[in-house]
Formats: sequence, C-alpha cells, structure tokens
Amino acid sequence: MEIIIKATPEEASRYAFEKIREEMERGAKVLGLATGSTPERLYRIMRESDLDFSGMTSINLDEYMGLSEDNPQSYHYFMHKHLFDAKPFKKNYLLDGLADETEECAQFEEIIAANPIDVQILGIGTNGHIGFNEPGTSFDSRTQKVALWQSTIDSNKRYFADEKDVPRFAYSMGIQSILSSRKIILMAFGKEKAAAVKAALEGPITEDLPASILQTHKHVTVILDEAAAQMLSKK
Ligand SMILES: N[C@@H]1[C@@H](O)[C@H](O)[C@@H](COP(=O)(O)O)O[C@@H]1O
Repeated sequence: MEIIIKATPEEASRYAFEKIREEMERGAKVLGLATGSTPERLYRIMRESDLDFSGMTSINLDEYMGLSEDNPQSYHYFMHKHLFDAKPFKKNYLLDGLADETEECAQFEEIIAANPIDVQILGIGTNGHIGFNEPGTSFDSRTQKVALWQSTIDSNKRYFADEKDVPRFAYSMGIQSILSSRKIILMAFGKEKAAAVKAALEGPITEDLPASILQTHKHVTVILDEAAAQMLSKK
C-alpha cells in the first residue's frame, strides 16, 4: 500500500488526477468512480483537463434506492453534473435505484466481469465504509441492496432538504466487486476522516471496518491531505 500525504485536498486531487492520466497512458480503459464530496475536486480537474475519455468506460460504485436518474440527489445526477456532461465517456454504467433488486445487482456483476476495472476511485465514510458497504458487510459481498447506517444518513443529509428525504437503502458494489479492481485509489480529506483512515490503514483487518480489507489488495494508493493523515503513526 502506497500512502501519499499532501498539504491540501487540491494538491491531493491533482496527484490522483496524474495517477489516472498515467494509467490511461498505459492503456487503462475502465474507471471505477465514486461520489461524495471527496472526489469533487478530482472531477473538476478531469473536466478542465485535456484528457479525452471518449474511449473510456466508467462504472460507479453505488446509487440510492428509490431515486430516479434525474433526481438532483441521485448519484446519476451527481456524476453527470460533475463529470459526464463535460467529458463524455464511451459508456457509463451506474446502478439504477428504481430497478428490481435481484436483476439489477446480478446484471451489474456481469457488467463488472465484462469490463474489469483498471482503476477504482474510493472515498471513505467516517465509519470506514467504502461504496455503501457499512461496517459488518461480508468481505465476500458482491453488488447488493444495503441498509444505510444512521451515521451515513446524517453525514449525507447535507445534500437533502430534510433528513427524512435521505433514502434508507442503496445498491452498492460489494467488497469483492471492489477488490476485483486492478488498482485502487482511496482518497480522504479532513479531520473527520482521520480516525477511519487510521483504522483502515493501521488497524486490524476486520469486517467491522470495511476499508481495512484494502490492506490485502496488491495495488492500493491512499491519497490524503494532512488533516486526514494526522492520526497515522507511520507517515
Ligand atoms: N456512498 C458514498 C461513498 O462512496 C463516499 O466515499 C462516502 C464519503 O463521502 P464524502 O466524500 O462526501 O465524505 O460516503 C458516501 O456515503
């Protein structure tokens, strides 16, 4: 695991962008993408770049259940606003939050198998979740319906008019689906992430802290700002 610490989220995002550029120059064709505030700067840098994504495929980690694609709180909407509208890809795969559970999750696994992810971008929840895989999720999990923790609902309610509007369920790529990516870039910014980052990188590998499984993956780059790295003992 390679750990990169930059002074600011902007510098860290620029570093992540350069990694993606390098991978694309080496032939990467499939990007695994995340939502949330963490990758917003990276997507801005991608939007403003001269990189051409028209030969690329994207696969997104997760989507809220019950929200249509054009709902401004959906991850579909987020991805179009922050990246896809400005930088068209050959194909964008996102889970459909309105689709039937069994069919949608099985089909998404087929998509991942047919389009192996070259570089997966990840954020991390304050409870150590990756995608929407909350603590306690099996390390063997594949794409499935998940129940969101109250702490996740509370963290994400800033995007909604009211806490009660935040969906309680989501579809998420599972831990195994994420681990099947050839390379993984985990980004975390801010002091609220410091404890989760320390547990993920230096704590025991346990289903109680989903991101800790990344310690077992061969090609993980963790890109932090100083605030998110402040609790690490090995810097
Ligand atoms: N499902 C998303 C995750 O993919 C994201 O990485 C995480 C952190 O979000 P943020 O980057 O806004 O802190 O929480 C959300 O719930």
